[in-house]
Amino acid sequence: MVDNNHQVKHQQTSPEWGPTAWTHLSTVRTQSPLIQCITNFVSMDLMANTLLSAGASPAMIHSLQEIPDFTPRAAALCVNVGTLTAEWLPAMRAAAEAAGRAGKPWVLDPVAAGVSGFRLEACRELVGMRPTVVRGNGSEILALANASVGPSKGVDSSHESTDAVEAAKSLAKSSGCIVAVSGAVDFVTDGQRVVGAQNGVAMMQKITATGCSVTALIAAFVAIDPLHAFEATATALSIFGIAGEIGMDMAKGPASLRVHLIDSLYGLDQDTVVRRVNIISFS
Ligand SMILES: Nc1ncnc2c1ncn2[C@@H]1O[C@H](COP(=O)(O)OP(=O)(O)O)[C@@H](O)[C@H]1O
Ligand SMILES: Cc1ncsc1CCOP(=O)(O)O
Ligand SMILES: [Mg+2]
Repeated sequence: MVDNNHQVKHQQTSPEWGPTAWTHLSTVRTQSPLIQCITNFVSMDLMANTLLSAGASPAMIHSLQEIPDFTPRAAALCVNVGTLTAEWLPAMRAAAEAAGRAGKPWVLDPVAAGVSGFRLEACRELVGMRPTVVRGNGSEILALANASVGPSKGVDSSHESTDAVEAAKSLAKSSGCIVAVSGAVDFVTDGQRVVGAQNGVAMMQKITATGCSVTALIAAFVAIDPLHAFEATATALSIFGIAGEIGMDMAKGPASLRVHLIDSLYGLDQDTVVRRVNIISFS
């Protein structure tokens, strides 16, 4: 499907993605799903504001003691290992278990999965607990799929998303999760099907926590359409990308893009979503 020059072949567009994306966004706005986020210290603010501007209700609640009461009440859970320590891991495990028991979808962001053995093992254990969706950048998905600690820039990717499509497919097959790999094209796969969301702007990489935030947005979209997690993941990625595209028209650099992205997500209307969603199927 992807050749050595990263040319993606056999593309197919579907006219249904725009209306589906609008249905997902408008349902998040009307249902305002409660999303529990166990996330890193860097992303808490942007993640919560992304969820709020999309219409969801974020709660950054991570203490082990609160999970039995709180996690079953959330519509979905987002687990992000960005500033992982041994002290935080039990809460991540317990929340994943509680979400699974309550039949609630949960989403994993394996930030910097390949930077250390500790982090890689933790991420692999969490993947083994069967998240609904795993969303990472190219380097993270490659590290997870190959179970390899390797030379890495840290939380930023040193790979294109196209480099990790086969790894994403194999991880999806072995784990039973939907796997999304973000980048210039955001690929989503269930191990068989592959779609690519082609929205967004490169400047989004220059804002810390955009990846974390789109993972949380995926949790909100999956919360309101849990039986179609593959589609909800693709539309969340596309919608976030469109907010970035529109935000970029008003931005002077990363700091103002951060603000305009949130404003644009808040203001998206049906016509804009249907017109701008750019999701392509690869077969
Ligand atoms: N070159 C690019 N062009 C367009 N959008 C991009 C590009 N790189 C990243 N993005 C977008 O930025 C967001 C964060 O993705 P990414 O940078 O891959 O994640 P992470 O921050 O976890 O490394 C996603 O919405 C993705 O689509
Ligand atoms: C900079 C940094 N360091 C640890 S977590 C984190 C945020 C990473 O956010 P993202 O993966 O969305 O860029
Ligand atoms: Mg990330």
